[in-house]
Amino acid sequence: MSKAKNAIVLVGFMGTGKSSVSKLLSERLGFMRVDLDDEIEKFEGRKISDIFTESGEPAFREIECKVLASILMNGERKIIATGGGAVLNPHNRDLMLTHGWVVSLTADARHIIERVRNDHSRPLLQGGVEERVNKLLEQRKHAYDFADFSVDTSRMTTEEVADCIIRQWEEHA
Ligand SMILES: Nc1ncnc2c1ncn2[C@@H]1O[C@H](COP(=O)(O)OP(=O)(O)O)[C@@H](O)[C@H]1O
Ligand SMILES: O=C(O)C1=C[C@@H](OP(=O)(O)O)[C@@H](O)[C@H](O)C1
Ligand SMILES: [Mg+2]
Repeated sequence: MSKAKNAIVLVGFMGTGKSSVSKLLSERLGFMRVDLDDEIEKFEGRKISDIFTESGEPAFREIECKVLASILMNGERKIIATGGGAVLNPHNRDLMLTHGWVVSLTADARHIIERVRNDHSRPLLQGGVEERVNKLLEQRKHAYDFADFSVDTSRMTTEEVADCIIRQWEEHA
C-alpha cells in the first residue's frame, strides 16, 4: 500500500471477519474505523434487514454505493469494513482501489457456515444458511480477486488475521 492512501479496505464474503478484524486493526493502528453496514443503517435510520425487506436488494445496493463513496472520498485515515456484496459493483471496486489498500478476507464454506449460522441479521442467508452460503460462494467465487492482498482466515483467530495484515502493511506499504 502506498501510505499516501487513506484507507485500508476489508472486502470478503459474509462471515470472513471483516467487521471483527476492522476493530482490531483500528485499535492497533490508531486509525478510525468505519463499518459500511453501520453507516448505511445510520444514514437510512433502519436495519439492513429492513432495507432488504421494505425496499429490496437493488435499492440497498444503490444506498451502499452512495455511502461507500462518501466514506472513501473523506480524506481521513481509516479502516473500512465493507459488506460482502459491496464488491459486486465495478464502480465500487474502482473507488476502493483508487482510495485504499484493499485486503480480501477469505474462508472456506465450513468455517463461514459455523460463524454465521446463529446470526439472523444477514437477509441473504435467511431460510437455509448452508444452501445459501454454498450458492452465493459459487456465484461470487472471483468477486474478491481484485484485492491488493488476500488472507485465508479459515484457521486463524481474528488477532492472527490482524497481525498478518499489519505485517504486510508495514513491510510492503
Ligand atoms: N477468524 C475467525 N475465527 C473465528 N471466528 C471468527 C473469525 N472471524 C470472524 N469470526 C466470527 O464470525 C462472526 C462473523 O464475523 P464478522 O466480523 O461479522 O464477519 P463479516 O463482517 O465479514 O461478515 C462473528 O461472530 C465473529 O466473531
Ligand atoms: O454479502 C452481502 O451481500 C451482504 C453482506 C452483509 O455484510 P457482511 O459481509 O459484513 O455480513 C450486508 O452488507 C448485507 O447483509 C449484504
Ligand atoms: Mg460485517
